Amino acid sequence: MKNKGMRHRLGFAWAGITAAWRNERSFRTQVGFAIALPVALLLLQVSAVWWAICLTIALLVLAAELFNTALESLIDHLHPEMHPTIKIAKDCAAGAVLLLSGGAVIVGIIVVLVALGVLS
Ligand SMILES: Nc1ncnc2c1ncn2[C@@H]1O[C@H](COP(=O)(O)OP(=O)(O)OP(=O)(O)O)[C@@H](O)[C@H]1O
Repeated sequence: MKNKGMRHRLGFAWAGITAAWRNERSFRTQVGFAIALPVALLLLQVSAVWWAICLTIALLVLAAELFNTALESLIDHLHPEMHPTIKIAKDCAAGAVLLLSGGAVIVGIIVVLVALGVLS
């Protein structure tokens, strides 16, 4: 499966994204926010830099969720039984998503305050 062409690799990546969409409600929720984001940014009329920051952090949240889903799937397949080390691995992956989501909320608050002229 090594050294496949670009079309195949894009296909595998898309298959991963659609699998997460089918199986993970939190991923669907995050995709919903990411789709709504450009509309919010258009309404707020913020600069291109804010577009770049907001879109980047939204994509980072989605990427973290995909890594989290990948890790969970792998662990559940290889070791379905309970184990304290698996708890740490899963909790750390969930923590990474939580931290990035918190960052996205903070960026969202700042961009709204900038658009309202409260912050410059
Ligand atoms: N095999 C296991 N051994 C020990 N603890 C586990 C195990 N599986 C799950 N857990 C604990 O349960 C929590 C939830 O795990 P689970 O796999 O259900 O993910 P989840 O929170 O439902 O994530 P998602 O909603 O993204 O699927 C983990 O963070 C971990 O604390």
